[in-house]
Amino acid sequence: MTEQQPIAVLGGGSFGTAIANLLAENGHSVRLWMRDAEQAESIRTHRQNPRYLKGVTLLPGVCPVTDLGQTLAECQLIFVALPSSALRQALSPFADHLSGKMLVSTTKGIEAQGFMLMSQILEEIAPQARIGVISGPNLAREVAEHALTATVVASDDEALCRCVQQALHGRTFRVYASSDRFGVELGGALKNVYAIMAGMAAALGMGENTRSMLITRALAEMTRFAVRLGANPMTFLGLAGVGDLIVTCTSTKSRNFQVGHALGEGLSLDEAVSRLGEVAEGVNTIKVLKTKAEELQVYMPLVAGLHAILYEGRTLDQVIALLMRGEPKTDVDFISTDGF
Ligand SMILES: NC(=O)c1ccc[n+]([C@@H]2O[C@H](COP(=O)([O-])OP(=O)(O)OC[C@H]3O[C@@H](n4cnc5c(N)ncnc54)[C@H](O)[C@@H]3O)[C@@H](O)[C@H]2O)c1
Ligand SMILES: O=P(O)(O)OC[C@H](O)CO
Repeated sequence: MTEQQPIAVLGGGSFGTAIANLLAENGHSVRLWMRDAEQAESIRTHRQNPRYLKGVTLLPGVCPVTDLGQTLAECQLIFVALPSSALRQALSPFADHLSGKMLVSTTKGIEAQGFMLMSQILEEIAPQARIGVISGPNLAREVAEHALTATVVASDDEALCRCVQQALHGRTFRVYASSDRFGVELGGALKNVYAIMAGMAAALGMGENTRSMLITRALAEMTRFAVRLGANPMTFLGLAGVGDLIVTCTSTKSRNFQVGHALGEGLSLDEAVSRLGEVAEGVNTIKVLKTKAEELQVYMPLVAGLHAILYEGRTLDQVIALLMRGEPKTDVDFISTDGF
């Protein structure tokens, strides 16, 4: 990739906008692709994306565009910041444009059919592309407002990792490299589910002991699941594991946390999601995860409990009682123990 070549960011939501601005800050010319022509025109004129990142000014280097084919043709490095429900459908028609390109997913979701992570979908759509992911404790608003932040770029393509580091690494944003693409990406998707629970607990007025218990046992549960699928357990002790789990389970800026909080206030799932008006990937991930955990026979009591509340008509009180009444378990060997 040459210095002059533009970089593409696909998705005009909060994360796409934040990443586009970071790249522009580093001197890159950025094509921020969005499907909505009116939104693109408004951003071009006002340099703001008020629906998703109110108050953040987009730098002159960020150019909002709506022609996806042309954007993909112009750029070698392409960040994908689309919701998981949209990624396949948006990119499949452009498979021909993706050969040899560096495609970096920022999307933290799982496709139900085949339990596919987003980078695996990209690989399927574009077998000749070079694939990576970024994930970590990266709340879009904080990234955009220059809170000191770190992320992980993961790929078995070392040159791609270096290229992403050069493009994104800056004054307020550190980029670490990893070769565990699967673990890094899975961590980002799994933590959303536990953030919904943390939001519920907060709405019920539960304290810091509860939150800490939840985060710690969530880490055990997600690591156990990930290791069963072949991820490196050490990844879950890093930024893309426990790092992202902590931020999402403790910040009211997290949309998954907000959905959980609304549920804890007594709203239905539909009401909670529509009040949010943005993507909360955990709502779909919980279904996919429950099915996969059963198939693999991995014990995931927190996942089963949340699923029972959201989709099986159980009350929060019933599920909490069930979880707390379980047999006492061993604490230390958290990957192989089978309990909450
Ligand atoms: N917001 C964050 O803090 C953050 C941080 C890291 C990763 N992520 C991940 O990034 C992904 C995107 O999240 P976001 O926060 O930007 O979401 P968002 O809700 O802020 O925005 C989603 C954007 O995608 C667009 N979109 C929806 N369907 C589309 C389609 N079919 N084709 C084209 N565009 C479509 C919407 O118009 C909107 O612009 C999610 O998987 C999320 O988990 C988000
Ligand atoms: O707002 P959320 O819950 O989608 O979380 C955003 C990021 O994934 C935090 O790293």
